[in-house]
Amino acid sequence: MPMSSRLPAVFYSAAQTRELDARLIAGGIPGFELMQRAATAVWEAVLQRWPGAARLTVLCGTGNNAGDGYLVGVLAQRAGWQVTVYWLGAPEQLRGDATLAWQAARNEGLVIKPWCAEAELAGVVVDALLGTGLSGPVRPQYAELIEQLNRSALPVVAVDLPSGLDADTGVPQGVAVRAELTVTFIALKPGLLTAQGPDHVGRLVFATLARLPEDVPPALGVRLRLGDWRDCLPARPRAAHKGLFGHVLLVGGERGMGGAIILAAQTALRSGAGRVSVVTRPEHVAALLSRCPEVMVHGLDDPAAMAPLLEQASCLVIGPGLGRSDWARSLWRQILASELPKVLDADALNLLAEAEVPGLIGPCLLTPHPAEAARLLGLDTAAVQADRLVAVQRLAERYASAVVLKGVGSLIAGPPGGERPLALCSDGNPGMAVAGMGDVLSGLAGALLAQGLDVGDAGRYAVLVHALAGDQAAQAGQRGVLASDLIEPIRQLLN
Ligand SMILES: NC(=O)C1=CN([C@@H]2O[C@H](COP(=O)(O)OP(=O)(O)OC[C@H]3O[C@@H](n4cnc5c(N)ncnc54)[C@H](O)[C@@H]3O)[C@@H](O)[C@H]2O)[C@@H](O)CC1
Ligand SMILES: [K+]
Repeated sequence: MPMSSRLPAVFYSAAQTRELDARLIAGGIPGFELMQRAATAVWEAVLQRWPGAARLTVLCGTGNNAGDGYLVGVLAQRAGWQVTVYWLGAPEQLRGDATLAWQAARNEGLVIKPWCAEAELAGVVVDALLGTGLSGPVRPQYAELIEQLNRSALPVVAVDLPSGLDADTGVPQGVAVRAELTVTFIALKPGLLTAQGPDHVGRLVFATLARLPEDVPPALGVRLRLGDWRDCLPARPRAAHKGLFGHVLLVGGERGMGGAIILAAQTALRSGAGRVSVVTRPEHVAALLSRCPEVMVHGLDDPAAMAPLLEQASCLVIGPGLGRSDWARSLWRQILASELPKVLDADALNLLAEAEVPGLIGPCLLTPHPAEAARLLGLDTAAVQADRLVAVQRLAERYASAVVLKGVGSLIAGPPGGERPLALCSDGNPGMAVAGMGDVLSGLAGALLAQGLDVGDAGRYAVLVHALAGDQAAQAGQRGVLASDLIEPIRQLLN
């Protein structure tokens, strides 16, 4: 059985993971055996990452996470490493398998001491304080130790998850360990991949521990993977003509914001749309044409002149550089009255948040970042980030649309009524936190709509391709990546 493998395609909540655990045990694998496998996976990961460290400090709490920690200590000591275990709470609080693990550590002659503020942390630190059993804010003594550990700059391997991190939301419950490496077991938990999770997790290793039973509870969602999207775009027959690949009309680019619509239009062209039209301010026509002469560009100061263009399009994108002027509002109202599939981004979302009736016509894809999502939900940004999984699903319900909630671990939900599970994108990198990235995403999503994907698939596939293109663009370094650097990798990925 492989002890560790690539990240799985689905993720489960902490409660579901406990259920999976219980089913494995009911299915005949003793809990202590699982604990030993967990410890072995952590130890192998430590050896691979820090082969010559020779010194290990293990920090144990009072649950089964601590049990894993004690057994890692045993393996390290057997390998000749100098091991010290510090515990919080009291070993008497241990139960069941964790007690067995503690006894195994004592029998092995490990140095096991209660933690105090003067305790010396050294070598590689194993964080086995809190796992999926965390409930409520981290208690003061734990918080003190976690803060000492984070200040120490020692290399930390987190057992199952960084202590203090909420496995479901990716939000620290007061404080959370910042690990260099996390070895997680049995199931992938969404909090490892979204919100603040990735900043605490470091490199993520997954260890299956055992083959899951057939009748597992349904996963909370899926992780987006490129291999699942092969052939989702129509083949291009030899006798193809541009009419087969749709006509996307992009609307935006208020005065002073022409770059956004240029980026979106250029990406739509490079993403395979048959035809691309743009409605923007006349000031931007020359710049747009000089950058991409393939675009049919309409410089309109009079929004009413857009009506005949809507007749010719097969899908719409509104938002890049749109602004909120009367010009923008008038264009926005016309787009929202159209039944064509559409992408709403940036100020198109802010206008939607201000609108009294949220009713949308036709299939819609909304692509908010957390602040836009907060406006749409009437919350503040912190409330959205406190539970991104809930926020994206509420938005999808509220607007009866497919929704991309941007930010690390982008989430895609909806449209409601479809069978598609919640999706999470674990690719991408902080180099993408620059202006223009959203415009590229909306242009890409628009081109996918033009080629026949529905709003749900367009959202999912666009987010994945955008993230992978961002990773390619960041190969030369995350600082200084331009949104336009993604366009060529997007083209490669789509082909
Ligand atoms: N057989 C099993 O159940 C397996 C469990 N595994 C490990 O067990 C972990 C889950 O174990 P548990 O359910 O015992 O839970 P944990 O070990 O995560 O934590 C529970 C303990 O932490 C304390 N605690 C809870 N919230 C706290 C807070 N806010 N501040 C301070 N202390 C708090 C509780 O009083 C309890 O003693 C997993 O994360 C994984 O590491 C693995 O060994 C695989 C097998
Ligand atoms: K932990």
